Amino acid sequence: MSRNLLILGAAPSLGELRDTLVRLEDTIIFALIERSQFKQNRDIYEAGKMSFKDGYRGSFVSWFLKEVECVHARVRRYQSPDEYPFTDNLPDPVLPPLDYPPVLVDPRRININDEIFDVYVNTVVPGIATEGDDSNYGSSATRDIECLQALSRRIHYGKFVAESKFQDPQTHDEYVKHIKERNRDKLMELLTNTRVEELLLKRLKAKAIIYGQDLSAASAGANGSTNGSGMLLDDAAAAAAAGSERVKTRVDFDLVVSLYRDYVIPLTKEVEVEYLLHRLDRN
Ligand SMILES: O=C(O)C(=O)C[C@]1(C(=O)O)C=C[C@@H](O)C=C1
Repeated sequence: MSRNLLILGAAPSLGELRDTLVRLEDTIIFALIERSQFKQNRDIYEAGKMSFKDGYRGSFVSWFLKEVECVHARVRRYQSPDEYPFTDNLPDPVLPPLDYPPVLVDPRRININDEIFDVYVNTVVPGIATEGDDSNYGSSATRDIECLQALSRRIHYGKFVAESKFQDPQTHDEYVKHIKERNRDKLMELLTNTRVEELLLKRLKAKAIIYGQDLSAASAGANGSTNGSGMLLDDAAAAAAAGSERVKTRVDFDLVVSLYRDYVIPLTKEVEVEYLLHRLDRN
């Protein structure tokens, strides 16, 4: 069941927060698969490649992000403490504010979306989409925004995870000590759970293989012919379940794993450390 922050209450457990992170893996993998259908369309990320009637000088994606975020701000998306915009000067909501349980200290202070945007455009897109231009600018940018929003939500969730670790009576005093000494390395060490990271990467690979399969080709095989790799539906399911390397997927599963290993997890941890360093500022 999907449980948002209004339902989870003032002290979500680490288990509940990790359930949300697991669910966001699905959102991110599907968003990447959707974006990978289109070519890289590099022009949409470059300022000055398109002219805007209103005189806007940034890239098409930046313009589109701003437009989307204006609408989302109006329906109070960015009042939720797990949602952070990529653009600023957004309009006020048309709806009255919601009463979010006060889980975080200074929830709006950290926003690393500039860094996420940079990694996405310069590393993720070249990895998941083939080079070239297919003119599908609107479709590509729509998928980009979905990917960016999901990645941003996942990474900023680190604030909640950090708060829950800080509250844990077993480690509370140690966190307080490292925070007072402003010891980033010790905080990083204390919040790192290598076993959880290893399991996550394994699960992610299995998911990327399973969700990334083109089963329409396999069903065509079931109707008489076989798909490109000669697999029928049952074979495809078995191969995916076994994490088989011979499955051809719509998104490169190794790339999804390296995206998490090299960026998503490290950036989440960066958010956790940043959050903790200021955890005692207001008590
Ligand atoms: O689950 C946690 O404990 C987290 O802090 C989240 C997370 C992650 O990004 O997935 C980050 C650090 C830990 O080493 C394990 C996992």
